[in-house]
Parts: sequence; structure tokens; C-alpha cells
Amino acid sequence: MLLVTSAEMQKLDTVMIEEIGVASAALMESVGLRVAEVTMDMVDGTGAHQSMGERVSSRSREMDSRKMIAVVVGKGHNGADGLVAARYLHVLGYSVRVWLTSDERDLSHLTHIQLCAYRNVHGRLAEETDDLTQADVIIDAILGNGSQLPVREPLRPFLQAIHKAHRPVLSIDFPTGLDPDSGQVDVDCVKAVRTVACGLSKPGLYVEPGRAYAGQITIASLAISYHMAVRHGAHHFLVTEQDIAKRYRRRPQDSHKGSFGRVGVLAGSPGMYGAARLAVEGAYRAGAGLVYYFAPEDLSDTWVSGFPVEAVVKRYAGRAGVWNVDAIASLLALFAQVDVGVIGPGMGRSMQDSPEALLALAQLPIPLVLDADFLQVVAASEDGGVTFFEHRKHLTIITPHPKEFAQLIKRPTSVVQENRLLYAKEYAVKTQTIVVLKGAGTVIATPEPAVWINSTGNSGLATGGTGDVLAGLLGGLLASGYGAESAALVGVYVHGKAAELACTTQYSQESLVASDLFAWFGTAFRQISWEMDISHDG
Ligand SMILES: NC(=O)C1=CN([C@@H]2O[C@H](COP(=O)(O)OP(=O)(O)OC[C@H]3O[C@@H](n4cnc5c(N)ncnc54)[C@H](OP(=O)(O)O)[C@@H]3O)[C@@H](O)[C@H]2O)[C@@H](O)CC1
Ligand SMILES: Nc1ncnc2c1ncn2[C@@H]1O[C@H](COP(=O)(O)OP(=O)(O)O)[C@@H](O)[C@H]1O
Ligand SMILES: [K+]
Repeated sequence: MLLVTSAEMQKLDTVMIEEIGVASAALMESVGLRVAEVTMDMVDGTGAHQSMGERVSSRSREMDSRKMIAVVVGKGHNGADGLVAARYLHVLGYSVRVWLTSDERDLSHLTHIQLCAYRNVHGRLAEETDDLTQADVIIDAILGNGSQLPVREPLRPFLQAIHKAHRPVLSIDFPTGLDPDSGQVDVDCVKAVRTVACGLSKPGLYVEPGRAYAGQITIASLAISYHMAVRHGAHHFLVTEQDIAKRYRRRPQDSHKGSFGRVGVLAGSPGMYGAARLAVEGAYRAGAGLVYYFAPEDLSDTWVSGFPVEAVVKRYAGRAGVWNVDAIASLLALFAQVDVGVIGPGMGRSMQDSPEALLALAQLPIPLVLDADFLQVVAASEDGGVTFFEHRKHLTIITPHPKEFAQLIKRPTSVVQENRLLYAKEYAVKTQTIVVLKGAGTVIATPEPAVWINSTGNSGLATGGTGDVLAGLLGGLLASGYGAESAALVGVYVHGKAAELACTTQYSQESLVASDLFAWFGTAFRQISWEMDISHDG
């Protein structure tokens, strides 16, 4: 689902008004009506808005419910939307009170016109005796797309009063105090249970911490077409089940294991061979034809016997953690036998002392999934990985968690987390890789650039080894024929979905461990294949 940043939305508003020819007031009427509908559903039950027309014409009968709606209005056009909603709700018989956050003379021209229209139907402003705590719903129409954080006076007391009222809040466009591009929030940010986004939804409503402030999101359509939005620069997306179903690749009936490619896994180190096992099984569970595990010659048979029985263990001529010329040559010969490489889980950082090995791997002429320790080695190289990525001429997916990513871009982890979308995109463009920046709301950024926000997963995944499983999954999807962007999106989605499925049945978010996920990938894949059938039939 397409999302737009604040600047893109401003541009699209202008295009709608000046090029398409829809008046500003008409756009506001449309948003305000949708806000009124959602408010009715909140106070009178889902579907209540469907009888809106009948309700106007039999007002006296409906008047007795007198549910109270408080509308807190800012001086810009967000306030104008709120005033349109206030007018509808008042005429429908609700007890509406409007709180103006600024002097009436400071309202923008169109907002003032909407205030007059509200007054012309005998709508009332809040008086001394009115109190937000009396409201059945508070509509936050304070700041929208013209907001610049942090929140300034005189707005802060209004935000604090909304918090103190402890009533359900509907925010127009996005909660006041939230940055729609990054999802960062002001300390007094409004916490909504519903948000009605204007025209198209905004990325900041789907990433932490903003996601927790937005509640359930409804989009008030302004008939802005997908193509028009993309033409004007929109490049953020929320990953939905429908997006994934469109990318799902059904396995042909007349296939054989050669149809689904070979994955080579270079992972594990003394004490960490479990990470390698998880990656190997992840690659198989995504559908790879064959998965090779590249083991050092001194890896004990006990460890090897613990690998999934399907794994093909191939020894390279070298001891664990020693990357001399022979070991590198032997490894390159093994990688020549596979279609995709997965490098890094639990691998340790011994390669840090062997820039030759790093460079040799950079030049592998196959798609690579690079994860964990290997990324830390790349980050620690003299130029922070610039040379490494310059030498990479083939498709690369990197799967850092926030701390690993922070090392790659040489910024503190907290700074990365404040703007995950932006940093992931910048790095994808700079290195021409697909960046899978993990963590709640995993971000997938491509060099195009396109930035996707994943919608699946839960805190059950916050446990050792789940990232190793993901790296394997992505390798398996690439080997079995998915393009790079699709492999990243489908892999991340299915990984999160498996955690959700596991936690609604057998496990809980506390008890889930990485290897539990394997049992749930089947159901997750089946769900997206059903979804594909439904969307094809429909
Ligand atoms: N364009 C259209 O036709 C359509 C627009 N639509 C709607 O309009 C919304 C955008 O409207 P908008 O551009 O007027 O911005 P909005 O946020 O309401 O007010 C900005 C004002 O707030 C002030 N202000 C800013 N930051 C502040 C802060 N931190 N603390 C305190 N004050 C602050 C700032 O004041 P100034 O800095 O100028 O003094 C400025 O005057 C959009 O979200 C959607 O709801 C839809 O109906 C579709 C059609
Ligand atoms: N709270 C959460 N919500 C959703 N996904 C999460 C959460 N915490 C972690 N994850 C996911 O779990 C995985 C953890 O990967 P990583 O940190 O590399 O773990 P490990 O190195 O132990 O394998 C990533 O896919 C990440 O997106
Ligand atoms: K708002």
C-alpha cells in the first residue's frame, strides 16, 4: 500500500487543486465527512454511519442520544477538516463543542470559512463550563501536514488536556505531535484510537513509536491515483498481504530439485554452529532445491550430525576462523557450485584480519545475503565497507539489526532508530544493495529507491537466532526464483507471519524460540497462496 511523506502530500494537494481542478473546500468536505462517519461508528457502533442520510431527515427522533463530541481545532486546514466534521455531527443531532486553540482572527482563510459555516448551522463553541472529560469522542484537528515539531505554545496545554481527559480520540490525518515521515513523537503527542488519514496514509503511522499513537487507521480517499502519487515522488509502501500474494511464486508441477536452486551457507564458528543450522534449515523451508553447508575441515562430526539431515555438508580446506590463501581458494571453488550465498550468521569476526578474504567474497558472481558478524566485519574494514560494496557487482541483500546497521553507517544506534526509513534508504542507494533493517516494523529499502515497512511479526521474534532463520529464508527464496525485492519482502513477511501464527496457537510471545518458526512457515506460505487465488479469482 502506497504511503506519502509530508512534502509529497503537500505537492499532491496542490496538484489536486491546481491541475485536477478540485477545490480545496471540496477536499476538506470529503475528509470532514469521512471523519464524521468514523466518529458515528465510534459512538454508535460499527456501521452507524450508513444511516447518516436517514438520520438527518428524522433528526428529532435521534436527538435524544445526545452523545457529546469535542472537536479541538487548530488554525490551519487540519482544523478546517475538524470543523466540517463538527458541522455534520451537529446537524445529525450530536452534542458538539468546538475548542479553538488560537484566536479566531488567526485562523487561516479556509478554516475561518468553515467556522462560519459551522456557526451558520448554530454549532456551538466550548464554554467555561464545558469539559473534555464529558466527551464521548475527542476529535484532534489541531495540527496536520503543516506541522513542524516540536509542538509550540499555545498548543501544549490543549494536548495535555486531551491526555488528562482519558477519552477516545480520533486524529485527523495523524495525531498532533507525530512526525508523519519518521514516526517520531513529541512528549505530549496525542494518543489516538482511530486516525483518519487524508488522501493517502503516511509512513510515520506504521513505524515505532508512531504506530502506537495512531490506533486503527482509515484512509479518507481524495481520489489521488497511485500513478499520480508515484509520478510526484511517492516511494514508501506498507507491506500488505495482497502485496505479498502478488509476488508469490507457485511451484510448477513438473519441477525437480534443480528447479529451485542451490544455496551455499557460510556461517557458524566454535560455539555458534547453531546459527548455521538455523540458516540452513531456513533456506530449505523457503523452498531451496539443495542447501550446502560450507564447513571448516576441523568441524567435529558431532556438530555436523546436528545439522538438518537434508543439509549437504561440504568441507573447505581450512580450519575454523583461519582465512589463508588456501582456505579462500577452496571456498571460492565451493561457492562456484551454488546459485546463492548466505554469509554471516554466527560466523565470528576473524575475517576482520583478512581483507583478502573479504574482497574475494565481495567479488562472488552470485546473489548474496549478508548478515550478522559478516556485516560487522565489513563495517570494521578500513573504509567502512565502501571498497567492499564497490567490488560487489551482483545482487546483494544485507540484513543488519539496528546495532549492526549503526556500525555500517557510523552513527549511534539511537540515531538510526529515530529515522530508520531514511537511513535504510540512503544506504541502499549508496551501496546499491537491498537493505533489510530488522526490528519491530522491519524496513526494506531498495536502490530504486523504494522503502517498504513490514506489517507482520511480534516480540516473540526478539530471541536469539530468529535473524539467522531469516537470512536462510531469504537465500532460499532467491535460489528458488524470487527476484531480489520480492525475496526480501516475501521472506520478511513470512518470517513475521510465522511468529504470529505460532503465538496464536501453540506458543506465546514469551515462549517462542527461533527453531519453533520452522513449523509455521508452511501455514504462512499457504495463506499467501490462498490470498493469491482469491485475488486472481476476484
Ligand atoms: N491543502 C488542502 O487543501 C487540504 C488539506 N487538508 C488538511 O489540511 C492539513 C494541512 O493543513 P495546513 O497546511 O494548513 O497545516 P496544519 O497542520 O493544519 O496547520 C499549520 C499551522 O499550524 C501552525 N503550526 C505548525 N507547527 C506548529 C507547532 N509545532 N506548534 C504550533 N503551531 C504550529 C503553523 O503556524 P505558523 O508556524 O504558520 O505560525 C500553521 O499555521 C492536512 O493535514 C489535512 O488535514 C485536507 O483537508 C485535504 C485538502
Ligand atoms: N519486537 C519485535 N517485533 C517484530 N519483530 C522483531 C521484534 N524483535 C525482533 N524482531 C525480528 O527478529 C529478528 C531478530 O534478528 P537478529 O537481531 O539478527 O537476531 P539473531 O542475531 O539472534 O538471529 C529480526 O528479523 C527482527 O526483525
Ligand atoms: K491532527
